[in-house]
Amino acid sequence: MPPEEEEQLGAVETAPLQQVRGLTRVRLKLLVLSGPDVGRSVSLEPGAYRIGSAPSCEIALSDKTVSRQHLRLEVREDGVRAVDAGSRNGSYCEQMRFSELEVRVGAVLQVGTTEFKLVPEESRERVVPPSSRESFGALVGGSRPMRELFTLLERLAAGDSDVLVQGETGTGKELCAEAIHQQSKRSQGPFVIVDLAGVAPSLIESELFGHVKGAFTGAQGDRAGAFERANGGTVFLDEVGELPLELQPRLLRALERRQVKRVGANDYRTVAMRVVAATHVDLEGAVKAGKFRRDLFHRLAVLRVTLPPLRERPEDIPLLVDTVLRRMEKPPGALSEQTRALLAQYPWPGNVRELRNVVEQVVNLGEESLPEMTPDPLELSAGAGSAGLDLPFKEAKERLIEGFERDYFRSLMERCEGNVSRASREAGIDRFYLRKLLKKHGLDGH
Ligand SMILES: Nc1ncnc2c1ncn2[C@@H]1O[C@H](COP(=O)(O)OP(=O)(O)OP(=O)(O)O)[C@@H](O)[C@H]1O
Repeated sequence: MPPEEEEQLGAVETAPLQQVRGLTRVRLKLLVLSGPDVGRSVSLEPGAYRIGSAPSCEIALSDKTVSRQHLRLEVREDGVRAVDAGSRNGSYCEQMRFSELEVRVGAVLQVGTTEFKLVPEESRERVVPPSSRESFGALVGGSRPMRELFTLLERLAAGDSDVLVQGETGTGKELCAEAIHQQSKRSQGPFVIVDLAGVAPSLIESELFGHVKGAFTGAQGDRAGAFERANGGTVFLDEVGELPLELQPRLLRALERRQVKRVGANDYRTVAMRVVAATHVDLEGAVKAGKFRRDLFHRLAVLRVTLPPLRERPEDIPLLVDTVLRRMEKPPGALSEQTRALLAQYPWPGNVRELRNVVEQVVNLGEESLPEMTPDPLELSAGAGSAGLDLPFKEAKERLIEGFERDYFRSLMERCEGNVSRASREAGIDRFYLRKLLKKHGLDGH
């Protein structure tokens, strides 16, 4: 795929930020992620920039919820400082209000309803408009990262390029591959799954490429491999990082030339299939460790999408719980509010699969079967402060604050009987911000 197309799809990851954290003479740009100016990008030479709705500001925004002089950015060669300029409704970084802040590259700042990010000037990162849909095939999610992902998936399903799907275990990589297939022009063709972690290494070659009779002991007849069986459709290579090094050139050839040779055969056969590969390991790391070929990685990673872990989008939990219940043909009332609240605050290391399993278990066996869900260590609310003392200071502090926020807003919303306007008055915080925090903690009642 030509690089321009890659960029349009927006599915390409940018260089790891750590490389630029030092910020030595890295030119930055400001990228507007949401609000009326979404998509706008401004280069930041060293100097001072006023951000606000007044036309005289160096970075004037059309957002009416932004104060005339809202925020000042001081851009130096070696860093950026953001100073709130006495705005009406505050400046936020990752949902924390600040008055002065040394900004980390990649951090998202918010003024009014406008969010923006500082990225290296040469970054190819694009703003992906969130899809208006809350699902893509069987994948559901209403959070911003999921709706951005749906936009990418809608675009790339329509094309025919191979795709690499990354994500922790249980984040829905297989569902994603299946949905890409179903929404592509190959949907009438076969969808063939090969789980490379589940096949004995000695059998992987024959599983992928097939074999002829007598090619090895036990090869009693000719057999087509997964690529041939997927002809006209899509092949899903799960855990592609498990592919033995010696077979990697053969996969590369299959991807580049669409040709496969059965084990024991002399001739290549041409196949017309799309490959969607998935991995839960960091393939770039595997390349560095010499376990995965660089050329194969680059070929696979032309288009990649990353499924975010559930702990980064807890606002999706209520919707996912309802989806699991619906798929089980159970009404939403099959779970008590108390159980739902517990589910909403757990960090789900096994992601959506674990959530689904727990919901199924509770529905089938009753709420007393709910496993002990040792909450997020963050749950150490203010009073229980001794846990977390062994963590690095920043992390311990963040955890404590998260736990406190959750307790605070839960009790606030109970007191205000779910009325956001009242809660916002009582807490003395902006409604927009309150809604965001309620969503973050799964307390928004959806
Ligand atoms: N966004 C989602 N919406 C609805 N269900 C989901 C979603 N993500 C995952 N699931 C559920 O979680 C289960 C696991 O998903 P899937 O098998 O696609 O994950 P995976 O990332 O491929 O996991 P692994 O890496 O362990 O193979 C699926 O059966 C599905 O029910």
